[in-house]
Amino acid sequence: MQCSDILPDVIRIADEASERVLHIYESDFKVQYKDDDSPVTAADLASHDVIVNGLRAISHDIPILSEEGRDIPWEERKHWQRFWLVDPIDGTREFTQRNGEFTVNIALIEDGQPVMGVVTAPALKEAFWGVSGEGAHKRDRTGKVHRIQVAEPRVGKRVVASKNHLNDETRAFIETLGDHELVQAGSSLKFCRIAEGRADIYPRLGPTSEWDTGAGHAVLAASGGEVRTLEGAPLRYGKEDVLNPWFVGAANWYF
Ligand SMILES: Nc1ncnc2c1ncn2[C@@H]1O[C@H](COP(=O)(O)O)[C@@H](OP(=O)(O)O)[C@H]1O
Ligand SMILES: [Mg+2]
Repeated sequence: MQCSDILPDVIRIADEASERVLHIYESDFKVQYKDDDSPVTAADLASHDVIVNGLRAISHDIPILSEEGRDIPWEERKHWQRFWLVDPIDGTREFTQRNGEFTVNIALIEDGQPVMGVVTAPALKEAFWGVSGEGAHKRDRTGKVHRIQVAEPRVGKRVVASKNHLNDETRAFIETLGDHELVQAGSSLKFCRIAEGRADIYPRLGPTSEWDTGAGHAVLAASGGEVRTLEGAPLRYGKEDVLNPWFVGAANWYF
């Protein structure tokens, strides 16, 4: 199976999920809290259902790990050479705050690396996708699709950080960068802002799970960027612990 062959189907599935999500976003939805105190809405669950059914229909043999799916034990996951990694809504807080900065995320992981990713921002009417070795694209709010690339090296780096999780460790890291401009964005849009050349560095010295980063990471990698741990190793997927280590996402020239 070639990624480029199934990419149009994956974009279609993400668009279908986005439509469902937007419908709920525009309604008077309720917010519930999971065991870890993170918010979940009917939109997270509806998006999960659309994506899982869609992916099963196009690739019944590839397993799916979704934030809203069941916990799959490591004994089963450790055999996965390839899997779908899904965050039905990243930025549920942005969703509940109604600031539009939430995304639908689908990534394909092979041998621990994201080889394809689709990120849609339903309320912003933007979509991004990337395939390893084949570049990245953005569909803007007018529906126009164009190729995207990270920006050229520059003084005064544009640092993109969480709207809701900008902690002391991340602030201290940003101070080490010298002259900079802070761009705030929610969810996996941070990776996409670097991928389209509107920001340069995304330091995340705080917790995320694999599903939060897989699709955005794929878009960034396909546009000329990378995501590395603070030790300089590539951020990997299919780990026993689904929590990611702290990382920095940036255009290649930063590393
Ligand atoms: N303590 C924690 N443990 C795990 N993930 C966390 C976390 N705090 C925040 N996150 C992750 O950060 C994401 C939001 O990122 P940001 O602040 O950059 O928008 C959340 O995504 P969800 O909305 O999918 O739950 C959540 O998964
Ligand atoms: Mg998330």
